Amino acid sequence: MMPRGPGRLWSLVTDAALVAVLVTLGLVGSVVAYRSLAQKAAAQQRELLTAMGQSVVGAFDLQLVRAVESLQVSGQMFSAQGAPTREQFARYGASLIGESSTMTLLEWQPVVPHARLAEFERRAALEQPGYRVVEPAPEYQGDGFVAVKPRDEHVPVLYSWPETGAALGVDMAFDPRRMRSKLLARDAGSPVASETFGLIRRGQAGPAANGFAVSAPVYRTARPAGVDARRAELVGYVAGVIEVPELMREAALRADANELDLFVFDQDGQHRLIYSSAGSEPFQADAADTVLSVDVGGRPWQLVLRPRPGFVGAGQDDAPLLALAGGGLATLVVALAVVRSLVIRRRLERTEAVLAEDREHLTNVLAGTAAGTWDWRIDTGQLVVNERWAQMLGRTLAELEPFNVTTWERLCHAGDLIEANNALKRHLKGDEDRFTAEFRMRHADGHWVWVQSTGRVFERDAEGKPLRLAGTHMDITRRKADEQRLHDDARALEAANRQLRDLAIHDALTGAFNRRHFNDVCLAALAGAQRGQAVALCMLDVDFFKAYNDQYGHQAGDAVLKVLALTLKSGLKRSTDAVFRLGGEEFGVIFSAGSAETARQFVDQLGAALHALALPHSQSPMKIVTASFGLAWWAAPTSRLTPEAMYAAADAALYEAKRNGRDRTVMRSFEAGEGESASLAMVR
Ligand SMILES: Nc1nc2c(ncn2[C@@H]2O[C@H](COP(=O)(O)OP(=O)(O)OP(=O)(O)O)[C@@H](O)[C@H]2O)c(=O)[nH]1
Repeated sequence: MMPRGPGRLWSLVTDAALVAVLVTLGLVGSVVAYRSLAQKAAAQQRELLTAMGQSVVGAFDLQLVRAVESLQVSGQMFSAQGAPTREQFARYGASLIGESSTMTLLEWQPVVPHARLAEFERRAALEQPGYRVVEPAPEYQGDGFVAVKPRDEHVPVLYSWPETGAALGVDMAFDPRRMRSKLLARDAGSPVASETFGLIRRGQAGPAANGFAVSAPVYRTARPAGVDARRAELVGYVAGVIEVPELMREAALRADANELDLFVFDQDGQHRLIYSSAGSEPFQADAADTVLSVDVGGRPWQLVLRPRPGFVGAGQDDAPLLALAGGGLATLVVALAVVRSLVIRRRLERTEAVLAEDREHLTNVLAGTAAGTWDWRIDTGQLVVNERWAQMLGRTLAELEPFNVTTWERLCHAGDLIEANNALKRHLKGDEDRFTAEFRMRHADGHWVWVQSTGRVFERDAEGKPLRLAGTHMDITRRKADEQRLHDDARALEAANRQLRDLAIHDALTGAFNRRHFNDVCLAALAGAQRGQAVALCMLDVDFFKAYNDQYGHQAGDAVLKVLALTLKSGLKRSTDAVFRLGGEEFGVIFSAGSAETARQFVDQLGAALHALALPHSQSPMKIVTASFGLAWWAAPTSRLTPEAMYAAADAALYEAKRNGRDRTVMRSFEAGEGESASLAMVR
């Protein structure tokens, strides 16, 4: 049964809770999967970016290391051999720059005390006419040099390879930033890179290229030990000039090929952007950035790689989203399936409840009607009945086991089985909407129980062939008995009525029709006669009957009358002929006769039959009982002929027969219409 009231509400709440838990679990699972995959994807992307970053760094790091190493070797070589000459430096520079495309210039920058500056300029001018030690003017924009300011030491560029565009004569000591890396290199005894700045290129106007110099110290002796010795022994610097865009060219190409933007910062002192592959856009830190640190000739640089929208690793971001969407969708599908199954379950529960109510209702109805039930599977012959079915026959279901359709046939009256089967066939064929039959079934104590069986097919196969039918059995024995009694009573009543009717039209003594019925029969005879048939009425009266009664007694007289009536009846020829007792000892016979002669012969036969009886009558001159006959015959009676007229005509003829001596027949014949065509004819 479907829960009602609070129970139903509770059931709805638990169902809703189940769906909510499923949805929550599904969504939480999806989010967890999303986060896990997203983290994994982010880690993979970081790994990928790091690997790419290393590839990008590798694009310049090796060259840079080579350049620094070359400068280191250069510094050591000049320390061992002494300061280079112009030719030496040109040769050396040509081979070094040729090997390394990282450095755009290689310079020899001797340290010149101020006191020897003039001497230095004079000597240099011998080699390089017009050589002067200068420094950029304050308003320097690629050109504009002024005489060098007096300071303790000058570090002018003496030689350069190549010389074109080189900052020959420029005293690097003018700029403390430039000098910082040189002094560090001097003290360390190894090359040190400067920070980046606008490169000074003499003879080249326009914006200065962004670059830096790696300076390697050159001492008077090879490898002086300790800072003081290095400071005392220092004679100058071999400096390699490196342009940042040139250094980053290959790295930027690699970054670009991988859809990455590259930013380079110099981290020494202030965090300064020295290169950007993204043009002049101001740099804003981003969560997707991958940061790598690189040592550039002793300076800490920082490379920032930022994935662009088309980054090769970006596609991996789809997996978490797909997991989230797939998980959400799966949760939705599962939730819908659960809701659907819950809805179906509810519908089933409702249907079951309705069925249970129907079943209860049906059980009550059946209990009220005391009907037996049956359910017959036609294909298997299996018949299922209820206990009441068996009780009706004074039996139990257990007694009837094994039970099937032959059990019914065995218990059914053989005389009713055929009609019951015929009714069944009519229903199965579809001729009748339901099966109804009444038959007798054998009760356990031997008597017959009348059963009314009603049912109908309720299951058919795909072709409409009946598979199962079910119905009820009602005990109608009492009704049948009532019907039989009614039937018997009706028959008795009918018989009584018939008797009454007979009595009403028959004479009680002789059994002949009485005078009352005479008119009806006459009219019927006339109705037939008017279709062209002739009609005859014969009246007869026992002769000397008073005397007979007197002689033999009234009862004997009655007996004569009975015998006479029988004799007359047995003489009749047709079913329409009839004998009447018209009064006392007077009788009438209506009969058909095609001709007057036939009519006369018929009456003669009646008279002869009476004679043949030879009933003794001592008081009659004939000594036997005789009668006088008056016969009237109409060849073609018209509608004007009435029973009274017929009676009168026959009576008149009888009168004549009496008058003429009795024991005879007088005949009147009417050949056409009612007009008498033949006068009295004495027959005997
Ligand atoms: N036994 C008996 N006699 C009857 C019955 N009905 C009438 N009769 C008698 O029939 C007699 C008729 O007598 P009548 O009319 O004088 O005629 P009849 O003696 O036969 O003389 P005719 O007819 O002239 O030959 C009467 O004595 C009646 O009593 C009856 O039902 N039974």
